[in-house]
This record gives sequence, structure tokens and C-alpha cells, in this order.
Amino acid sequence: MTTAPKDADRVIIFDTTLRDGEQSPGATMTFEEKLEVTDVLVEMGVDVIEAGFPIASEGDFESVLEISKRAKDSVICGLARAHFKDIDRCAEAIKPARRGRIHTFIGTSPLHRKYQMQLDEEAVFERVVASVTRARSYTDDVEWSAMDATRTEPDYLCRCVEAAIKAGATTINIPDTVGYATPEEYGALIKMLRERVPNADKVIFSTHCHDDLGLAVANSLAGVANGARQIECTINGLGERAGNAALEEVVMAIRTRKDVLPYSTGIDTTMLMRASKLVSAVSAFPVQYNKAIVGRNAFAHESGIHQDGMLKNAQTFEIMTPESVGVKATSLVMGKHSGRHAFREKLKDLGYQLGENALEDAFMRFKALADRKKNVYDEDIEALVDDEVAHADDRLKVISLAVIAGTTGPQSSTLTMSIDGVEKTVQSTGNGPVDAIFNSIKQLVAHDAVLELYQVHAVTEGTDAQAEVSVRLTENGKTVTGRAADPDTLVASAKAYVASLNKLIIKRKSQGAQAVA
Ligand SMILES: CC(=O)SCCNC(=O)CCNC(=O)[C@H](O)C(C)(C)COP(=O)(O)OP(=O)(O)OC[C@H]1O[C@@H](n2cnc3c(N)ncnc32)[C@H](O)[C@@H]1OP(=O)(O)O
Ligand SMILES: CC(C)C(=O)C(=O)O
Repeated sequence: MTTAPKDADRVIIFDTTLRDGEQSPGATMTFEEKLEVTDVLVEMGVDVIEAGFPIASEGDFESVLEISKRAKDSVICGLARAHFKDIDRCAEAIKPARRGRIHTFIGTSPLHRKYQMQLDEEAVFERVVASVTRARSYTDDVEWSAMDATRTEPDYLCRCVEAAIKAGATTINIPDTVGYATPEEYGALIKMLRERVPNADKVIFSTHCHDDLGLAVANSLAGVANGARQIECTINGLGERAGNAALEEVVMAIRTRKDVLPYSTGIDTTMLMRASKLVSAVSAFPVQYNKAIVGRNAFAHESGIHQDGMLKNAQTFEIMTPESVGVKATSLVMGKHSGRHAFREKLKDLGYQLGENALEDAFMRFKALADRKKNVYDEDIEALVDDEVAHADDRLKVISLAVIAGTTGPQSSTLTMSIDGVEKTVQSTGNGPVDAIFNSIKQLVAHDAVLELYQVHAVTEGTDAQAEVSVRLTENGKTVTGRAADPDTLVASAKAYVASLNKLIIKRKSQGAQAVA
């Protein structure tokens, strides 16, 4: 039996996350985790799942066995060296599978023959024939791989492939084991094999490309363009060293560039993000932020020109929809590169409708904040706009503040405030920087209000988060609370105190008393 698709342009997706992916140092998965990944792979429509290397350990055997019992909609494959004991163990593990495959391999390159196998050409050749024949005695779905094929002499590779086909292999895999090939070379290799090897048209040629030079996906696609119809790949590109071709990338390249890659796969691409998150979680391998398709930034835009384009038409800066890979929506991330269009849109989303002047003021403050702060969250923008709106008519304003703090006191503050439009500066000391600031305010704005509460909390996470400070003052039985937010806790403290004084002025006015200042 082969898994030859009826449609000549259909590419078989062979996922080896559980075998080659698990070979990434540190990516070992538990039995239960492997079953969880299997369920997602099956649901996603993966054609062949390489579930493990049964001879490697009792645990690997058990998981291939269980996956074979469980995953009836995909071909379940186990790996085996060119040893009868490996092949026999593999056959036992895949036995319960509705469609089971034995994948046997041997190193064919001069380096692998001489150093790894310590066998000459003829001995390796004989092992090819013997191993495929043995595997065929168990199943009619046998894959043979020429490990390090891309560094193997072409004539010798042709001989081995021909022998493997003759012995009954139904899939011929041409691994770029060390990620050495370029796309042109790799495509030409597949083409050469298909043209030269007798009966090449009776089998499926497969790619298995490693990413040592970052060419795994390009090489896999070059293989397909030259007649390969199976791609071996892993979720998130997990795998030995720099990893394998990433499943999500080959699948989305084929889907997105139908014009130059006129092929198809059976993958439900809306499950790609889910699969990526699961594999990342169980393997404890984080996905790089800018990873194609499934990286956190793959559908995020921060720069103003891109955000403007996205708001006008998403196709300006996105070649696929986030929904097509299972991401809820594009995100316009607010940061120092954002422009007014995106800022206005963000405010609208957050429920603010500011006039043009207020919007411009808020935008300026946002830019200043973004220059100082790595991540600007919605809460930061809310705090900033609330502050702007709440304090637009204030009579007292903090203009600038410099504080000297540290172990060698006394701490001091130099504060400039605008009081009814007139700027005044004082310097004060205190028992700590906050006390020094509050003393400066008291010098500039004489009052008898008592400080009842001083509270600080972070608006968002991180050491560069904005601090939100609350200050409660009581005067003649009247209590007011002022709040302010700023990435500098001391500036937020000064502003919060001044905010409560502004409220006190309003309270006094409404009660017919004199203004503070
Ligand atoms: C390119 C790839 O990804 S290939 C797959 C790589 N994956 C793994 O190796 C993970 C699982 N491996 C294991 O658990 C172990 O290596 C085992 C169980 C397979 C073998 O363990 P050990 O018997 O202790 O051998 P060890 O790993 O030290 O050495 C590998 C042996 O396999 C031989 N070998 C390597 N590839 C093949 C092959 N395709 N066919 C036959 N023999 C092979 C080597 O020559 C070496 O043999 P030697 O002991 O006669 O020198
Ligand atoms: C076993 C083979 C397919 C392999 O993993 C490789 O050559 O990289």
C-alpha cells in the first residue's frame, strides 16, 4: 500500500514532531503529552505521523504503540535503523495501526559510510536491500531514507534508491540531514533521481530538510517543485540542531502562493496556531516572536505607516488573514512607531472620543511615554488620557521635577509648578524623596490639608510600567483624592498630590472660601 494521493498535485504532510522534533535537546515529551499532540495532528489533517523510534526506549515503544491504537485517520510511522531488531520492534509497535508504516534508514554519504557505519559501499548497499525487504515482510507501506543524501555521490545514491524501490519501498526520502543543500541543488537532486532511477514514478519522493542554514522550507518547496510529493516537517520547526522544515510554513507557503506553488495539502490551517502553542508548551520550547505564521508578532503591526495601511485595507501589509492560521485578529500594537491614525482608532476602541486638540495633546503624551516605555498597554493609554482629560483645567500644574535620592540623605527635590499660569521653582529636603517633593509642593502652595493616604501601584507589568499614585488629603473635614500616572513613580507622586490640591481648590470655591494659592 502506498499513500499516493489521487491528485498529482497533492502534497503528503509527514509530521515528525514526535520523532525528529523530540530529538531537539531538552524537548522530550511525556507519554500523555505525545498523545495530546497526536490528537491535534490528526484533527489538523496530517497525513503521516512519525510517532517515534521504537527501539530507542521502552517509553518510545509504548508511545508508538498507543498512538497506533488511537490515531486511525493518519498513517502511523515508526523509525528503524538498518537492523532487523529495530525493524522487528518497529513492526510490533505499529501493528495496531489501521495504516502503519516502517521507516528505515541508513547513512549513504562517504562520511557516514566511513565514520558512522564503518561499512564500505557494498556493505551499505546490501543493508539497504536487506532492511527494506525485512520491513516489507511486515507492511506494504515502507519508507526508505538515505541519511545524508545531499552529500552522497549521485551515482551511488541512484543505485541505492533503485535497490530500495526494487526491494519494496513505497516512499523514498531524500534527507538533507545536515542542512547543507541550497534550494537549486536540492531541487536538482530530486529531479535527477526521478529522471534516472528506474521505476521512480512508482514511488513517492519525500523531502526531509534541516534548517542549519535557514533553508529547510525553501529546500522542501524546491523538492516539491521538482516532483517530491511528501514533505517531512515539524510543528514550530522543532528538530535536531536548528530544526526541521516548519510544518506551518510549508503549508502556508503552498496555500498562499498557489500561483507559483500549484499544490495542495490536506491541512486545516486554522489549527496551526493551536498546534504551535501546544507543541511549544509540551516541549518547553518558546516560539520566537517574529517566527513566520505562528510567532506572536506574525500578525502584529506597530509602525504608524503599516497601521495606517492596515486600517485602510489589511492586504496592504498582510499576505494571509490571521483567521486562516487560527489567530483571532490582527493586532495594532501601540508603541513609539505608531501614528495618529492608529492612536485615534485605539482611543475609539477604548471608548474615548476626543476633540482634535485633546487628541493631539494625548498623542504627544503617548509618544513621550512610548519613548520611555518598552510596551505601551491599553491601560497605559487609558491612564494617560484620563489624566489629560481630568487635569485639562487645573490651576496648579507640575512643570518639572528633579529629585536626589539614595543612601546619603537628606533627599531633596527641585520642583517647578505653574500656579495660575505663573511658573515658580523651589528646592526642599525631606525624610525620603517623596517627603521632599511634598515639602516642595507645600512651600509653593501653602495649605493645612493633612495627608491621609499615599498609595502606589503599577498600571501594567515590568519595571518600566507606569506607576499610578493616589493621594488623599483632608482639610476641615473635607476629603479629596487625587490620582496620577507616570512611568516615574516620583513624578506620579507629585502630580497626584497636586491633583488632590486642585480638587481642594474646587471644593473650597464651591463652599465660598478662598483659593489655596
Ligand atoms: C538523522 C537522524 O535523525 S537519525 C535518528 C537519530 N535518533 C536517535 O538516535 C534517537 C534514538 N537513538 C537511541 O536511542 C540510540 O542511539 C539507539 C537505541 C538507536 C542505539 O543506541 P546504541 O546501541 O547504544 O548505539 P549508539 O547510539 O551509541 O550508536 C549508534 C549505533 O547505531 C549505528 N547506526 C546509526 N545509524 C544506523 C543505521 N541507519 N542503520 C544501522 N546502524 C546505524 C551506528 O553505527 C552505531 O553503531 P555501533 O554501535 O556499531 O558503532
Ligand atoms: C532518519 C532521517 C530521515 C533523518 O532524520 C535525517 O536524515 O535527518
